[in-house]
Amino acid sequence: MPSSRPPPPLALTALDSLAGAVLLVDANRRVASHTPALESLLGASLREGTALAEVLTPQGDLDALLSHGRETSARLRSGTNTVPVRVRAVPLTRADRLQGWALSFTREQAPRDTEGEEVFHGLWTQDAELRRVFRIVEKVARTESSVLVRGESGTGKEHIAHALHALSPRGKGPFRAINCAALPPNLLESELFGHVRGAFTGAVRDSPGHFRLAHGGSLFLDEVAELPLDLQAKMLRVLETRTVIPVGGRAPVPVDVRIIAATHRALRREVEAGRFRADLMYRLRVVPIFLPTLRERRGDILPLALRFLDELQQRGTRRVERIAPSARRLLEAHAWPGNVRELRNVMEYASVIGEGPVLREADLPPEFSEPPGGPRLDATDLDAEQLRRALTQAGGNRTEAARLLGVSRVTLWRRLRALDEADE
Ligand SMILES: Nc1ncnc2c1ncn2[C@@H]1O[C@H](COP(=O)(O)OP(=O)(O)OP(=O)(O)O)[C@@H](O)[C@H]1O
Repeated sequence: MPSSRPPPPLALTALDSLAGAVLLVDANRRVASHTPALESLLGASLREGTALAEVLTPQGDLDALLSHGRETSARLRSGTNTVPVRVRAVPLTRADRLQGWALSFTREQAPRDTEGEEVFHGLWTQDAELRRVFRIVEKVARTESSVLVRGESGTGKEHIAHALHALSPRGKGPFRAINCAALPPNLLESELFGHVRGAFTGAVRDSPGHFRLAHGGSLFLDEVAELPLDLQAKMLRVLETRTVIPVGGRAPVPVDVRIIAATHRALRREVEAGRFRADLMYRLRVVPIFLPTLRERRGDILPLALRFLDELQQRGTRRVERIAPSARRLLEAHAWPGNVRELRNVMEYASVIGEGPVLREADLPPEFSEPPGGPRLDATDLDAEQLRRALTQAGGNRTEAARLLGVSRVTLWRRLRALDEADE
């Protein structure tokens, strides 16, 4: 009984008053102590030394929860008591050494509504976390705040950017998108800021650039972490002065543009590594929005697969009525480094390759019949061997290789370039 136990140390009482339900775990991920509020939330206490994995099942996985610091849905349990919670982990370090984590909990407000599905600006989900993101998008859209969308390739960043624009007072104005990873720096500069005639060889006429073309609307800067440092400085100037100076020009031109940026990287880490300006990061990420990966919302995999099969059927390919259990298991266990884009490509592949009303294991692309190589965390973790295999399979066609891997062409191109550099 909680009442028969000795009173908690003063530090825990303070933590209890300041932060409510908190669980402290050591560097070995074992329970060290917890606040009385956690005990009330769970209706039981947790024994010191119990492995965290035994008492907490987060959506996604424990590693992700402990590393990314965002609030996640989870189930907390002790014996037969299980409570749906929202949890956030803060690493505890002393003299640069990890001592453990503090996990702070609140009760999940509504019971997890797995039945509720939603289509939001072309994005389908029944996942509570992603639906929460949609609600944030609706709120932020009404403001002028800069938004940074963070998510892996294929999680729907561009759709979210478009939704932010469409729902904003600028919705009737232009929406321009530019991928900062897709162009060499000098071209990127003139694409962004425009150029005047004669600014460089081939500049036969003035060009307005994306900033001016987005005047009165929104500009989506995809893969913003790839922006070279000198262009970051120019970008900051534009955002601060609200004017652009075209390449080769002198006169600043006023621009009224809302910036929506996206990246698959942790910008903070790019700042720490000296690759991204801190002042620009603060300017861009007034409201950060995190898109969960497909593997963090496994409940979406099969319904999305069926939706894509339906869509394909309407375009006249094979009619699939159901997915065989063995194929279902493979789809659900896959790491989906290319997220929803990859899932759609896999469904397209399967509907072309297989026959009959049942989608079978053998209809799935080769990577599903290979021994699993462990979960991949990022599309850019593609190794040289995977790239080589995909390129061979695609007969050297990069677009097709990217399609097979379920990543964008840009991701493939960047990865190939990185591997080339590593070879040098
Ligand atoms: N929840 C979803 N429901 C339906 N389709 C989705 C969903 N999420 C992504 N997609 C589809 O996946 C593809 C990738 O989406 P989008 O281009 O928005 O992703 P992204 O994160 O911007 O990718 P990248 O960073 O590789 O450019 C699109 O074809 C989109 O329609």
